[in-house]
Amino acid sequence: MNENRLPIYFAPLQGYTDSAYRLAHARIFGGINTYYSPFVRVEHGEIRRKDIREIHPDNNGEMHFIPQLIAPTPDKLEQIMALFIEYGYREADINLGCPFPMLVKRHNGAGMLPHPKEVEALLKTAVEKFPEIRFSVKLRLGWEHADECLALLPLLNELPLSHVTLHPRLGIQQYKGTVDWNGFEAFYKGCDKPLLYNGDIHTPDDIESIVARFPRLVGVVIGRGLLANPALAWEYQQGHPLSSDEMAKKVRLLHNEVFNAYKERLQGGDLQLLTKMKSFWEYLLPNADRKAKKIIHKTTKLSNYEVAVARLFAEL
Ligand SMILES: Cc1cc2nc3c(=O)[nH]c(=O)nc-3n(C[C@H](O)[C@H](O)[C@H](O)COP(=O)(O)O)c2cc1C
Repeated sequence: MNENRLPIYFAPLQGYTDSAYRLAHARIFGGINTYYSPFVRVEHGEIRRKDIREIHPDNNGEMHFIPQLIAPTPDKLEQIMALFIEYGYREADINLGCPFPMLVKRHNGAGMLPHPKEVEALLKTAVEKFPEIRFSVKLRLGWEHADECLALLPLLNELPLSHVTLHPRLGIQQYKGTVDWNGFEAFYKGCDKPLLYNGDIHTPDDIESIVARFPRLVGVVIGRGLLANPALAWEYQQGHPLSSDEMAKKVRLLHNEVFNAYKERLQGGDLQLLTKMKSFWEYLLPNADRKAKKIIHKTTKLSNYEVAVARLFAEL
């Protein structure tokens, strides 16, 4: 990896960056310093079996991988941490940014940002009860107000966190509207912890201009931009784009590896496999053959899917 370039972290995206995808991406495209799991949570008193399987070290290869958790209370955090520790992890990321209404109303993720005392109880429990773990935090500007993150700065600065990632949107924006550069700048100025930027990065130039504006950043976290162009991190690290032939070859490989992994793992038949593969294509190659993408999106038959994918690949 080029030492003059910032490390790129692959953002967690529930339903997209599962272990099959992460493994295939790391092997075929690379360029990533760290992969996160989508958040693990406690549901009806238990951690979902699927989430447990997803973070198992056997399913995460050799990559630098940090499991992420979301919890509304210290006891739930402790329950999840017990699993992370059982699996040998020494790093964990705490989600304070998820905007999904069902979770937010129980003060999970961005739903906790307007309640600094709850954030303090959660984070202090983490660092005090698990001193052997390097914790990081991923947050938004706030739920409704951009100064909610500023109110948390004294706490974040005081805790022994390995890094902080800020996505400069409000929870109420979900993933829409523009990112708030002034809001990011205000947090950047007051943050003493190693800070990573996250949000709406789609090209190596986007990374360069963010790094030029915020030279103290220690990395950038990219989600949808990497799903759209899985070579983005590699291209930034190398300083040039992947040739279109190489890209076509690698996307095929990525598709086939993910498809085969899902086929082996999923037990819900063709329809479940099809649903997963539709997600795979949702952000990928936004400029690829439109008709083929529409068929992929609409079809209820795996055979139609396979024809559409062959058509799409033929056009690459
Ligand atoms: C469908 C979806 C699922 C997501 N799941 C998670 C998650 O599990 N944990 C998390 O911290 N962020 C999650 N995010 C937020 C992303 O990690 C990232 O912060 C956000 O998409 C902004 O970055 P981007 O513009 O580079 O995609 C999710 C976003 C989307 C769109």
